[in-house]
Amino acid sequence: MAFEMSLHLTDVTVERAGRPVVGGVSLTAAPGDIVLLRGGNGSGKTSILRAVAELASYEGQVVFKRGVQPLDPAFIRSFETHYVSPEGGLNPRLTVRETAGFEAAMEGRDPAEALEMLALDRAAELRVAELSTGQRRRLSFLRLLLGPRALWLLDEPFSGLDTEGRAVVLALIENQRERGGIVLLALHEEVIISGARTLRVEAAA
Ligand SMILES: Nc1ncnc2c1ncn2[C@@H]1O[C@H](COP(=O)(O)OP(=O)(O)OP(=O)(O)O)[C@@H](O)[C@H]1O
Repeated sequence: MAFEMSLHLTDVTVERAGRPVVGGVSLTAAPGDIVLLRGGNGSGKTSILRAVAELASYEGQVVFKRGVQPLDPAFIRSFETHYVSPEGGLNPRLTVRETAGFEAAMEGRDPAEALEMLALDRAAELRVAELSTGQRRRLSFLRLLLGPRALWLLDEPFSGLDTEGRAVVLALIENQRERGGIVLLALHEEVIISGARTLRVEAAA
């Protein structure tokens, strides 16, 4: 396995706008683990992903380890984590080709194969603003293909995707698992991912 990192959440309570929105979450993910965070709208799935990425403030512990050795969380969050939000963090004014070129340059990779795998090669000259919802979603997965990282935090990765798009994402997740990577997914819909564990998320009382 390429990655040997584990992730440990202990009694994590996430705060948004100064109030706790989800509380007491504990979770251990070993290399190759896929964890589905499930719960209704507003239950706090996104908030947990954001806490792990340190994009939301929280109480409790989020620890990354190799074996028993704690790893530097700032390094892991910056260089070993991909966080893909539903908004995708894409610049609407850039074309698909420009977006891919920019992402690929950061990782020192060639984007052509990635665009083909995401079935975006024929949309390469369109601006992000001109893409369909599903095409935009596909483009947001580009960085998963370009730079291998130990931890993927995927927020509703299947929303807006057609059957083929879902199959691409499932294949990416399977590949990440085979490398020993960890995937945390926020999902409100029923998606079957073989071997995945489920953590039910409930809003703080
Ligand atoms: N930026 C924010 N500022 C204040 N409160 C927020 C913010 N973002 C989310 N919240 C609140 O945090 C709670 C949990 O939201 P969160 O987005 O984590 O839920 P979710 O389970 O991902 O929901 P969904 O399925 O609708 O995406 C909600 O009550 C929401 O109103």
